[in-house]
Amino acid sequence: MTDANQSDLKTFMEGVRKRNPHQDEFVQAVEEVAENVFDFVADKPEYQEAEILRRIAEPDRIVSFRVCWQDDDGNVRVERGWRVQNNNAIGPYKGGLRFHESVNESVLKFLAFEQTFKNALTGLPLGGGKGGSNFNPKGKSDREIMRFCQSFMTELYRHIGPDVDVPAGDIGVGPREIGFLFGQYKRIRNEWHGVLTGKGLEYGGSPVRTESTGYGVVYFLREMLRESDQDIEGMTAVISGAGNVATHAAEKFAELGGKVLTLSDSKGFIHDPDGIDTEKVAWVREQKSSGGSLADYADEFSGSEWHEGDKPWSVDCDIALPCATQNELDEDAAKSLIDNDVIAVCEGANMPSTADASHALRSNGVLFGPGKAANAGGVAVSGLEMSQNAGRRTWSEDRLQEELCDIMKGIHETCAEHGEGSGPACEDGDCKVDYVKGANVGGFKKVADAMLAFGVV
Ligand SMILES: NC(=O)C1=CN([C@@H]2O[C@H](COP(=O)(O)OP(=O)(O)OC[C@H]3O[C@@H](n4cnc5c(N)ncnc54)[C@H](O)[C@@H]3O)[C@@H](O)[C@H]2O)C=CC1
Ligand SMILES: O=C(O)CCC(=O)C(=O)O
Repeated sequence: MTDANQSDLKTFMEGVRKRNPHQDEFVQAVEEVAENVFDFVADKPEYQEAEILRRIAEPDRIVSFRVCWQDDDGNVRVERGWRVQNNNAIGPYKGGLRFHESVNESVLKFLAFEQTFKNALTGLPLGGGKGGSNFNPKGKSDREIMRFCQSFMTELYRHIGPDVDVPAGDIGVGPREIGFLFGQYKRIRNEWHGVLTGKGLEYGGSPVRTESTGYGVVYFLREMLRESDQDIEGMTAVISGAGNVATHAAEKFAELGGKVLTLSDSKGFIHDPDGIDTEKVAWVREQKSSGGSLADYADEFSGSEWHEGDKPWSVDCDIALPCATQNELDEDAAKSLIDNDVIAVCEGANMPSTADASHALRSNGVLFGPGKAANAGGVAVSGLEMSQNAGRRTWSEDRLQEELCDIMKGIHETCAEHGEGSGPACEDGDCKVDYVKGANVGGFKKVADAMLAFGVV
C-alpha cells in the first residue's frame, strides 16, 4: 500500500472510531476489511468516488426495541432486542438472531457487517443483517423461552418479510427458538411465509441446514489443504465450542479420517487423545442440548481430561477450528499454535481470532480461513431454504449436500482469485493465498458493483 493510501485508510478509520464510540467489535471488523479494500480500490476511482466502503460501514438501519416477558414465577422481565439491517444491495437482508447475555449493538453491528461480505461470497442473492437480544436462554424453562420468543417476534414481525429480511439462528437460537418465533409470526400475519430459515423439516425447513455451517467449514479447510497437496486424513484438530457449528465440524472432520482432540464451552475444554469420534460427538450434542455439563465427558470416556477455565489452543495439533465466539483466540493462543507447527486455522465462529492473532498466524505461514468465507455454508443453505420455500418444494438431502460442497468450493475459488500470491508471509518469501484479503475483496466487489449501479442512494 502506498503512503497516500495508508494515510486515507488512517483518516477513514479515525472517522469510523469517532462515529461508533465504544463499539470495539464493530471497529475491529471494519478495520480488517478496510485494510484490503483500500489497497484494492487504490487504482479504481469509481469505487473511491462513490464512497462504497463508507456506505457499507454505516448500517441501512438499526431497529432497537423493548422485549417484556413473564418468568415462571410471574415476575415481569425486560430485555432489549435489535435487528441490524446492514446492506440489501444484492438481496433481502439475511443473517441470524443471537440470544446471549453478551449481545449489544456493537456485537450485532460487527456481525451484520461481516454477514454482508459473507453472503456475497456465497454467490446467492442475499444482503446482510443480524439481530438478537441480551436475553440468555440458558437455565430458562421451555415456557419462559416461548414467552420471550413470542414477545420478541411481536415487535420484530413489522421489520421482516420473505423479500425484506429473513432471520435465522445463531448462538442461543436453535430449532426450539425458531419454532416459537415462526409460530408467532404466522399467528400475527396469518400468512405462511418462508420468513425465517433453520425451520423444522416438518414445516418448511431444508435438509442439511442444521449440519451445513460445521460441514462447510471442513469442506473449506479441505480445499485450502488441497492447494498444498495435503489432506485431512490422519491429521489432528483442536476445536472450540460444543454447539451447532463445533459439533458438526467435529463430526465431518472425524468422518474424513481426521482425529478431533478437543471441544469446549465457556467453562473449560475436554481433551481426548483417543479422538472424539462421531459417537462421542453425538453424546456431547445430547449432553449440551439437555442442559448437562461438558465436564462430565471425562467421567464418561476414559483417557480423556477436563480442563476447567482453560481454552484448548495449547494442545498440540495440525489444525485449529475456533467454533465458539468472537475474539476467543488471541495472540498468545496464536503463538502456542505456531510453536506447535499448526498447519491451518479455519474459523467456524464469526471473528473468533483477534486482529493480532490473525496477523501472527498469517505472518508465520499458517493457512488461515476467515469466518466470512469458511463458515458461509450455513447461510448458503439458508439461501437454498428460501428458494425451496418460494418454489413450494423440498429438495433431496443428496442434492443439498452436493450444492453445499459446490458453494464452498466456489467461495474458495473466489478467495484464491483475489488473495493469490499475497499476504504477510510473502515478505519472507513464503507466498501463500491470503484468504483474508481474498474474502474481503471478493465479497466487497460483488456488493460494490451492485451499489455502483444504483447511483448514490
Ligand atoms: N449456527 C450457524 O449456522 C452459524 C453460526 N456461526 C457462528 O458460529 C459460532 C457458534 O455458533 P453456534 O454453534 O450456532 O451456537 P451454539 O449456541 O449452538 O453454540 C455456541 C457454543 O459456543 C460456546 N460459547 C459461547 N460463548 C462462549 C464463550 N464466551 N467462551 C467459550 N465458549 C463459548 C457455547 O458454550 C456453545 O458451545 C458463533 O460465532 C456464530 O455466530 C457462523 C455461521 C453460521
Ligand atoms: O442462516 C442464516 O441466515 C444465518 C447464518 C448466520 O447468522 C451467520 O452466517 O453468521
